[in-house]
Amino acid sequence: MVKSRSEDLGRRRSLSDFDPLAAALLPPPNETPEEKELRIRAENEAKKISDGIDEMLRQERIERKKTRAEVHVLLLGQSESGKSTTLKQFQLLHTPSAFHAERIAWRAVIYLNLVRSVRRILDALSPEADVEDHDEDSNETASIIISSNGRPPSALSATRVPMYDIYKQRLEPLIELEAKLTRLLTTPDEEEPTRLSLSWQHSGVNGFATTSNGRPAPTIMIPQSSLSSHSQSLPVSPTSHPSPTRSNGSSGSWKSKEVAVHTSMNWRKAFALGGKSKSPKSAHSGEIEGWWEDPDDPVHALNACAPAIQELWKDHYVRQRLQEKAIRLEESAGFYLNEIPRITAKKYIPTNDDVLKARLKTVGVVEHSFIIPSGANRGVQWKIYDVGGARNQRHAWAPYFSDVNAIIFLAPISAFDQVLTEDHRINRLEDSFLLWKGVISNKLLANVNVVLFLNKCDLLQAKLSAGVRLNAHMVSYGDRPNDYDSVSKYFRNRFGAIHQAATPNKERELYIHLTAVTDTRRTGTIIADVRDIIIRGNLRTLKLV
Ligand SMILES: Nc1nc2c(ncn2[C@@H]2O[C@H](COP(=O)(O)OP(=O)(O)OP(=O)(O)O)[C@@H](O)[C@H]2O)c(=O)[nH]1
Ligand SMILES: [Mg+2]
Repeated sequence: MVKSRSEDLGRRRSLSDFDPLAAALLPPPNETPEEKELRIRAENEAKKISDGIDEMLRQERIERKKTRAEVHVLLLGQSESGKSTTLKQFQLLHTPSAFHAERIAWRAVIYLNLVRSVRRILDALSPEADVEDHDEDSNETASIIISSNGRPPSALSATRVPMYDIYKQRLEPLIELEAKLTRLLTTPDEEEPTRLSLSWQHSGVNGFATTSNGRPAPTIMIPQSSLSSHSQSLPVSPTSHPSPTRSNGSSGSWKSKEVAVHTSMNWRKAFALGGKSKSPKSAHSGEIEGWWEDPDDPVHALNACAPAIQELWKDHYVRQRLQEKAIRLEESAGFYLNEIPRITAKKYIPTNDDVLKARLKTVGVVEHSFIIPSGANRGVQWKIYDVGGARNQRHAWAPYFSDVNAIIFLAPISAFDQVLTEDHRINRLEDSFLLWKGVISNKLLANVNVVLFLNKCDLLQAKLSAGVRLNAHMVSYGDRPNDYDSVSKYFRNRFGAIHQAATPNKERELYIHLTAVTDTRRTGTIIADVRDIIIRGNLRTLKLV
């Protein structure tokens, strides 16, 4: 409808009284019909341009939203599958300076892993140990191997180690050291009380202490052997800590108890400082230095025991006994036994590799956030959740299912001849198959991107080369060749087929990688790939591309 000139004038007056800008935008008071037509055409043209700009801005906003998106990734898999190691690789790749700064604090864990390996050997040599081995209550994390008949190897052909009593005597200070390391790792000034593995079952929802968002508070467990010949739960605070009992001639059982330690920075700081807040820092790296001048630092006891540890580990009777009992320390913390002089050196600083191989059992859920500063995915905020994989930890996973974008599921395929630590009747690989099926058939996770890491390929390769036969433990493998290529292909197909059959989302692509997540170079490349897959999949899900 065309307004009359007097209407325009009236409006102009009343508006101009209040809004000079509106008045300036009004048509001229004496506009002719031709002028009006020209003006409207120009206005339409201007509107088109303006709409174009608006659309451009909208697209830009979407782009910005995309690059500012948060990606939540959940690491899943059974205990010792390599989840925490994968998380460490993410940290090493994206926040390397923080990773380096923390290396020194991992000394405690590495020492504890080493001390426990030594004690495990001594227990295996003990004449009394045979009857107590493979106790179902044990929480020991060193590999428990089953023979092809499905039973733990017999201990009947027990090799006697002539030096056993001497080793035991020379290595006795390690008992006290173990207690000391435990105390250092569980400082009394933790924000929340440190709990024993039994007591946390009474706190929070489902046995976990909970954070404000109702999710379990992060804690980690240090696998812990009994300090005395009585297998008691270990205390974790100095006030309740019992004095370590001296070995009484029998080595006692290797029943392990576990101590919960919070994943907050506190335990790391406490150990980095060796309990002394005035330890100097290196001018270059910012890492703590000078602990070796502290006579109370654990390195001194370890250093003094180093020759005995080395003799023990090199003793061929010892190796034979371990073989008889099918204890493969090289698959767990035994890695450090090959590096005694370096690791027990007074000025030892853990390398990246040492940290990656340090074993701390996760309890609850640990979160790591980072932002990728450059490249195609810059600005994306990543949150990686690392969960405890032991059976009694798995109920803590579900609260995370509703808002994850991707899952990295780890299955340690070298474990085909091992049983679960928490239930010696269950083959680890069978457990992984079941767990995998449970995860990928979960409806809450139907639209989540799934990446499968068939992990510990280095150990698989070594095991197959050593002549361990897959078909002795997995009848379904039949008489296929027992080489790495055939075996890894078989596992790829088995996990792929389970996914195909059980996924509620038949469109979902499955990405499978053969991994050894302790290998930084290989894992770095895989992580970069996985990051792209997850981002692409995430954008597809959001229908933004
Ligand atoms: N050789 C080798 N060792 C590995 C590999 N992946 C993990 N490990 C080691 O296996 C042990 C267990 O790994 P973690 O990452 O702690 O296992 P996890 O899945 O976090 O276990 P939980 O915390 O109990 O759920 C550690 O000592 C790792 O260094 C691998 O690919 N090759
Ligand atoms: Mg873990």
